[in-house]
Amino acid sequence: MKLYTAEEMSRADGRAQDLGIPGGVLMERAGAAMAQVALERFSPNRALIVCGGGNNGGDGFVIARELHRAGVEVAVLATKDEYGGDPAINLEALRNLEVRLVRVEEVEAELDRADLVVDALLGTGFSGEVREKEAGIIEKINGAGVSVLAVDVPSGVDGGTGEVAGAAVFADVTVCAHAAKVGCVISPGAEHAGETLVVEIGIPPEADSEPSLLWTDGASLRGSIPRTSAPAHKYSAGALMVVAGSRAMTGAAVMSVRGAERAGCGITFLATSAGAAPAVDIALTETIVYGVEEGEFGGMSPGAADEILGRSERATALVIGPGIGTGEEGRRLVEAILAGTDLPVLLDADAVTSLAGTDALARREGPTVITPHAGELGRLLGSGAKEVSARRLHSSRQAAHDYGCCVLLKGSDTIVVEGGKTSVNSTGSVALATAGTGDVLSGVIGALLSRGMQPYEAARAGAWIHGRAAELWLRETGWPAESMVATDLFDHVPRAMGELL
Ligand SMILES: NC(=O)C1=CN([C@@H]2O[C@H](COP(=O)(O)OP(=O)(O)OC[C@H]3O[C@@H](n4cnc5c(N)ncnc54)[C@H](O)[C@@H]3O)[C@@H](O)[C@H]2O)[C@@H](O)CC1
Ligand SMILES: Nc1ncnc2c1ncn2[C@@H]1O[C@H](COP(=O)(O)OP(=O)(O)O)[C@@H](O)[C@H]1O
Ligand SMILES: [K+]
Repeated sequence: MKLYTAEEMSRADGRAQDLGIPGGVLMERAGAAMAQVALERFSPNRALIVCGGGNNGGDGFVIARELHRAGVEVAVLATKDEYGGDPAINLEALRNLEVRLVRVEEVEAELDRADLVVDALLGTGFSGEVREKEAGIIEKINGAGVSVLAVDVPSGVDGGTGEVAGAAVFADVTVCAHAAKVGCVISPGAEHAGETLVVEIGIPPEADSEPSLLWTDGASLRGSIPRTSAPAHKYSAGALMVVAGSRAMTGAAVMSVRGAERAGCGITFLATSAGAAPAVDIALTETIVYGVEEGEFGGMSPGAADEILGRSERATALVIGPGIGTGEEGRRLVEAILAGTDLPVLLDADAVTSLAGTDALARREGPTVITPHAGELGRLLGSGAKEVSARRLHSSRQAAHDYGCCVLLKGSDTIVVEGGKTSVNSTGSVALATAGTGDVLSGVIGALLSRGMQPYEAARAGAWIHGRAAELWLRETGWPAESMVATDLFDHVPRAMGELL
């Protein structure tokens, strides 16, 4: 799947027209293909088509004509008094066909009778906050409990970022023209889009440009996972030092290490607090476990940094953070380790939180990946979880820029940014919304780093494998997504990774 921002879509549209393909033809093909989806998915008897003033509304007029042709009883709301260009031509056809045109005041009554709403109010020409009139219509659509098919992007969602500043339509299906719009795959826009489909509208490849956001699917990763080839020994196959766990959080350490083992590490070391070590040692048969100097609250003391660095002598990468705690001691420990190694480092969870307000990340020169969720990134940036959740693309890019590292922002979608590169992961499931799955992810990416992958590629591949493992678990067990526990991922990580070899 190709991902386009609003600007990229408008560029392709302009180039197609420069190549001699009339805009009206593109609109016709978009509307016809979308009407086909509406018929196949919803088999509507009565449809309300809500059309705004731009080309998105023009698509809506074509959809209305096609549904009318197919025998659906159609009502059309056209929000603008005067239309021009292709939308005007398509509206005129509806008038000639005596398709029923309704006024805003009639929308509620029409929604009561309709079994499908086509949302063609605002498309990629929209950004910011919807005006009062449109917001009123959107709220009525959302309150009606009728199936909704959105045209190109749900109205009120910023097609280029997924941001939602005010009212926005909740669709069951969003049908995008030519390329999926970025706003349909990044939260909160993704939750508004429902299922996202793409239809071809006649834009030739000559009109396309390189997208600024990469959709991380299996094809984009195939062959990129390093293999262990002869002659090999355990240290040449990836040696990972995981710095994780405390008395209260032994599981985080176990899950990170087990994720790393299944993602192909030749050998794993774990540094954890002396009090936590006996428990994790039992769970980690293959791992060399070092119980290091304990500090307050059963976590590792900053004084343990030298020992951990010494023990990392043969490591090829480090994962730092799962379950280490967020206190002052944790911060000093993380800073000391970071200052003492140029190996590739992944910082997760408490390690990210603890670096808020420090310059440790910005100063660091070695390859670095951070894997925060919105709360952790909010603390790091000082902006808060709410701001990060509302502006996921912006926030992850800002962090990658400010700290000069690779940023993987976790959530219902996963964004990976480094330098000018941005990608959105294609795999995953709500099943992953359970404690510990993030720890497994840190281990999987850590393993890929230890085996020589570069940070951006390791983060993309790790996120894909992790999400795919959840999909495979769901398929294999047939169990409810809610029943997944993080340790279920272990057996599926290898199979997911196998799909990329
Ligand atoms: N190749 C393409 O790009 C094609 C695009 N098509 C459609 O064209 C759309 C893009 O067309 P446009 O550029 O006309 O964009 P829109 O259809 O999104 O037009 C913007 C409309 O939103 C209104 N608006 C803007 N800000 C607003 C606000 N804050 N509150 C309320 N209303 C606001 C504007 O007055 C205008 O009527 C796409 O989403 C797609 O549906 C199709 O026609 C097929 C071809
Ligand atoms: N609704 C969801 N859909 C898909 N993936 C999700 C969803 N919720 C969470 N995830 C994924 O699950 C993992 C949770 O990690 P994290 O928040 O660090 O939890 P923990 O610290 O308990 O391990 C991340 O990889 C995240 O992207
Ligand atoms: K729309």
